Amino acid sequence: MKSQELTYPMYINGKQIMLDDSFEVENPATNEVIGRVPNGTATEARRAADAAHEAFKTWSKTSAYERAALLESWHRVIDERLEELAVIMVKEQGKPLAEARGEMQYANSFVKWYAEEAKRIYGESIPASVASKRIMVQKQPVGVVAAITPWNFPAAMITRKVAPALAAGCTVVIKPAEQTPLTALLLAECAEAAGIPAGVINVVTTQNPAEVSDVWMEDSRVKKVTFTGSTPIGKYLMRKAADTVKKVSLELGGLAPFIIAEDADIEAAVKGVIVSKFRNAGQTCICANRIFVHESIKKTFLQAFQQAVESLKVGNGLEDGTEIGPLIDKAAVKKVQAQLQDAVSKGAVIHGESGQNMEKGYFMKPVVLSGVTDEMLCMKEETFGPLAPVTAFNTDEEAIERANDTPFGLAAYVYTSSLKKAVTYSENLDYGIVGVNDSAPSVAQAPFGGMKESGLGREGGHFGLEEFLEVKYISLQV
Ligand SMILES: NC(=O)c1ccc[n+]([C@@H]2O[C@H](COP(=O)([O-])OP(=O)(O)OC[C@H]3O[C@@H](n4cnc5c(N)ncnc54)[C@H](O)[C@@H]3O)[C@@H](O)[C@H]2O)c1
Ligand SMILES: O=CCCC(=O)O
Repeated sequence: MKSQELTYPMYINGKQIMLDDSFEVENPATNEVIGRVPNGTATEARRAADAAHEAFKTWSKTSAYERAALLESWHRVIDERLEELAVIMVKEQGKPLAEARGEMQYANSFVKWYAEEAKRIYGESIPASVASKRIMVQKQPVGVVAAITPWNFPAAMITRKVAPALAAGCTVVIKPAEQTPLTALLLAECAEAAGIPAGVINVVTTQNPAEVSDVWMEDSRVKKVTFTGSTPIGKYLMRKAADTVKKVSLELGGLAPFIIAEDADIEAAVKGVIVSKFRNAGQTCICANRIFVHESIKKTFLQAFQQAVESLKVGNGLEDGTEIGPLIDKAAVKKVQAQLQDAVSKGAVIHGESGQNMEKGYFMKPVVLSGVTDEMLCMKEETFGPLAPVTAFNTDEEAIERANDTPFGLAAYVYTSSLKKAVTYSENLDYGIVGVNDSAPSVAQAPFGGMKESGLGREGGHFGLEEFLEVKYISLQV
């Protein structure tokens, strides 16, 4: 079904670019086409890289104070247009409006934080071995950055990369996910309105991601790739980046364990797991994927958890009271259904109503499963949907071993009232992020990222800025 079909231009070198070839952006809640964007090719990818390379010559020479002021201004414009950005995000991505507003605030917090941090890119002075020498260490921007982002957080995954890149003095070429290009284009419009010069931020929309990214990966002027998305594509980009030895940051998939120890506050654990599991309908890289609950409290926990899940309202993100929106597309629904069928065929039990589709859109009702074993698909591969598998454990050692038995290592959670258990779990879980009695750890000032096949590097905080800086050692003979 088509309605209000507008074409939104892509943004290269401060210019709005339209192409004859374009593709549709669909609302996953209604299946309506909400707009079209140009289907960029290798030609636009090259134009964008040319523009970013040219702009780098001047942007990298601006003072940290100038860059900070422009980032502050971008922050102000985004803040003024926050509601518009949140609504477009709901329409193309599906998350409930309250969550979209929350994502916009979260996204903008990176712009603010890095506006401030731009002024704190300090070097070092190191005592030399002889009196006639001085050793100085300076930080310099790496150069042009390629940023490739996913659909699940259409704004935050962009600002978490672009704000530190700009603060460091880098310029960027961005390829947003094909499902959610509109939020990205609106962010670029805000950057232009904020006075960020032409060529510093460029956005190429495309339905052929490899065609665009291959151009950037092969371009030796592009010095860094920063990617958020699935582990297989991350590995592909890492291999591609090797030929020109680019710096690489990867924020990849997760399989988060959510461990509820025998001494946990069950009410707090239920609240925590609801927030963690069902944020963005379960389509968050740090979503609880595997819920481990101590055998002694399993029955009480399951009862309270099921009751809380049943009260969650599924619907269009623009409707009042919606807590769970649609999944992004049909393939996402199929993946969750396949995991559900696999688990049930291997003996798992569904609690409450199972996850049927609605008439229109890619909806799934949240499902709780018990009697889950580690051999089931939902315990081995990222679900990215509202399926909550619960399994029991008997000792902390067992929970840690099973939680770590995966190639992923992004986020893990543990609920306990014992300080000793909190320390044991947080020190022994092989994860980049551990939430102890906390199911919402993401903030702009903290290092976000994964161990093992969940990624390389960190985003957020001063760690996130270092990813865009080269270290230069100057040895001065006086
Ligand atoms: N670790 C994190 O911070 C984090 C954050 C958000 C999402 N994720 C992960 O992202 C995944 C979901 O996102 P997705 O389905 O959009 O992932 P995806 O890997 O399919 O797509 C991510 C981006 O890569 C692009 N892409 C796809 N194929 C490509 C190719 N051959 N060459 C270059 N680019 C290509 C897509 O167009 C999109 O822009 C999940 O695994 C999730 O865990 C991780
Ligand atoms: O999906 C991954 C990003 C979510 C977050 O930043 O909390």
